[in-house]
Amino acid sequence: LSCVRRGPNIFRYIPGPSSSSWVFGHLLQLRLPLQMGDYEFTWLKKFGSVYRIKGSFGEDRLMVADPAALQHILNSGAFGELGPALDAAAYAFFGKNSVMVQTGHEHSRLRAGLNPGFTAAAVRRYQPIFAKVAQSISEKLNLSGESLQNISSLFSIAAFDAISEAVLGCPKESLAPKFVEVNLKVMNAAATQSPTQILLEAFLKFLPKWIRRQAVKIPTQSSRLLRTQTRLATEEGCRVAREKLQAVNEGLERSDDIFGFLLNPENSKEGLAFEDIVGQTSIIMIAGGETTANSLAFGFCELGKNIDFQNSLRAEIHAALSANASDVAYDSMPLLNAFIKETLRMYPAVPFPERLATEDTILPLSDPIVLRTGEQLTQIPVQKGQVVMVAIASHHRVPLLWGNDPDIFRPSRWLDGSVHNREAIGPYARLLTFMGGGRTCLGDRDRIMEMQIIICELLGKFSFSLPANHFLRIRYTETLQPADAEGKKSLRLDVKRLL
Ligand code: HEM
Repeated sequence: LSCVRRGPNIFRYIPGPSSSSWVFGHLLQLRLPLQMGDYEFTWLKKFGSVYRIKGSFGEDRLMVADPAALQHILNSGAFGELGPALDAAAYAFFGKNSVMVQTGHEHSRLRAGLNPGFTAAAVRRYQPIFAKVAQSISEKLNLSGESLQNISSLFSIAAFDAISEAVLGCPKESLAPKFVEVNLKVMNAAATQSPTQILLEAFLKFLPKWIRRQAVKIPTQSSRLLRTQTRLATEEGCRVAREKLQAVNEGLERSDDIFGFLLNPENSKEGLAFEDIVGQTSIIMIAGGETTANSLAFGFCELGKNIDFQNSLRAEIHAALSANASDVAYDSMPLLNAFIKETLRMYPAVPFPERLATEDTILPLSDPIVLRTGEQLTQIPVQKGQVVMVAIASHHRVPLLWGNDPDIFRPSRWLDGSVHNREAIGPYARLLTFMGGGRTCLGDRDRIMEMQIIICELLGKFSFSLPANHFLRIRYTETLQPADAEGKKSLRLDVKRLL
C-alpha cells in the first residue's frame, strides 16, 4: 500500500482540478477570486488535503493541507527557502536585511538574536501600550457623530500606533510624516494585484534569485512606492535607534520597547549588529500592523453578524472588568479566546505562502492519496526546486481536524471538543495562522494580547451590527483584506455606544 513512486512525473498522477490556461494555470482562481477560497475550498472538498494545481506555464504545484506533510515542510529543513514569487515580494516589501529574506545560517542567527525581544515576558511590557491604543479607538468612536464607521481603517491606524510604540518606542506623531503616509499606503498597493502582475511574477521564476530580487527596481508606480517605503523605513529605523543609543550615552535610562531592548548588548547574546536591528523596521511595521488590523476587522464583522454571541462575549467581558479592571485575566476568558482562535482559523492573514524544496525529499502524509492510476500513496517524493503551497486556509478547514462544519464561524468548537488534539504544528492554538517551524511569526504573542485588549475595550463600551445591504469581500492581497464590492479596503459597521 505505502508505495513511493520516484521520478519527476509522479505529480502528473496526483489528482487535482483541470486548468484551461497554460499561462496562468490556477493562479488567477487562487489569488484573484471574488471571495478568497471560492475555488480553493471547493478543490479541498473534491480532492482532499493534498492535491495538484497548475502554476504558470504548465508548472505543477502541490497544495498541501495535510498535517504530516505540513509538519515536514515546516520543520525538516528540506524546504529551506520561500517560493520565488514570495521571495521577490518579501524582498521588495521588507528590504534586503529583513529576517524573512535570509536563509540557512544567516536566518537562524538573526532569529536567535531577535527572539528575546518577543518572549512572553517582553510582550507583557507592551500591555499598557495596547490599552492606550484601544482607548484611542474608543475615543474616536465616541467623538464621531456618525454611527456608520469604517472599522477597518480605524483598526489600521490603531495597529500602526501600537506597533510604532511597542517596537520603536515612539508615537506615530513623532515619526517622519512621509514614512507614516507611505506605510499606510503600501498595503493598498499590494491590493493592486492583477493578472498582469501575476504574469510578471510568473516570469521571475525563470531567473536566478539575485536577478529576481531586482524586480523591485522596475519603474512601475507600485515598485516606486515599495522602494520609498523600504528606504524610509531604514532611515526612520536608523534615526530612532541612534537617538536611543545617544540617550544611553548621555546617562538616560534605556527604553524597554523592542528596539531599545535589542540595542542593549546584554539582551542580545547573538550579537546583533545595528544594521540587523534597523533592517527589521519595514517587516515589523508592515507585517505587524496590517495583519493585526485585518484580523480584528474580520472578527468584528463576525460579531456584527451574530448579535447573540456578541452579547454573551460582552457579558463575559463586563464580568471580568468588574472583577479586576486594572489587571484583567485575559487568558482566562473562555469566550474571548475561543472567538480570537475562531477568527484566526477562518481568516488566516497569510492563507497560502509558498515554499521551495532545497533538496530532494519525501513528504509523509497523514491521509494517503489515491493517484489517477488507482495506486494509493502514503508518501510523495518531491524533487529539489519544487514549489509547494503551505495551504494554511485549507488546513484550517479540514473536517478531521476542526469538526464537521469547518466552513462555519463557530467559536464554540474551541470549547466543545470539536478541535483536534494532534501535535501542534504552529505556535498558537494548533492553528497555522502564525506559520510554524523555523520561520514562525515573531509577533504571535503580542498580537494575541493586542487583540484581547482591543476587543474587551470596544465590546465593553459599544455594540456592533452590520448595516443593511452589507457586502463584505474577502480579498487576497498578499494578506487577507476586508473590502467593499469595488474591492477597496473597507468594513463598515453600525456602532452604538452602550448606556
Ligand atoms: C495577526 C497578526 C499576524 C499574523 C497573522 C502573522 C503571520 C505571519 C506568518 C504566516 C508569517 C510567515 C510568513 C512566511 O514565512 O511565509 C510571519 C512571519 C513574520 N512575522 Fe508575523 N504575523 C502577524 C503579526 C506580526 C507582528 C505584530 C510582528 C512583529 C512585531 C510580526 C513579525 C513577523 C516576522 C519578523 C516574520 C518573519 C519571520 C521569519 O521569516 O523568520 N508578525 N507572520
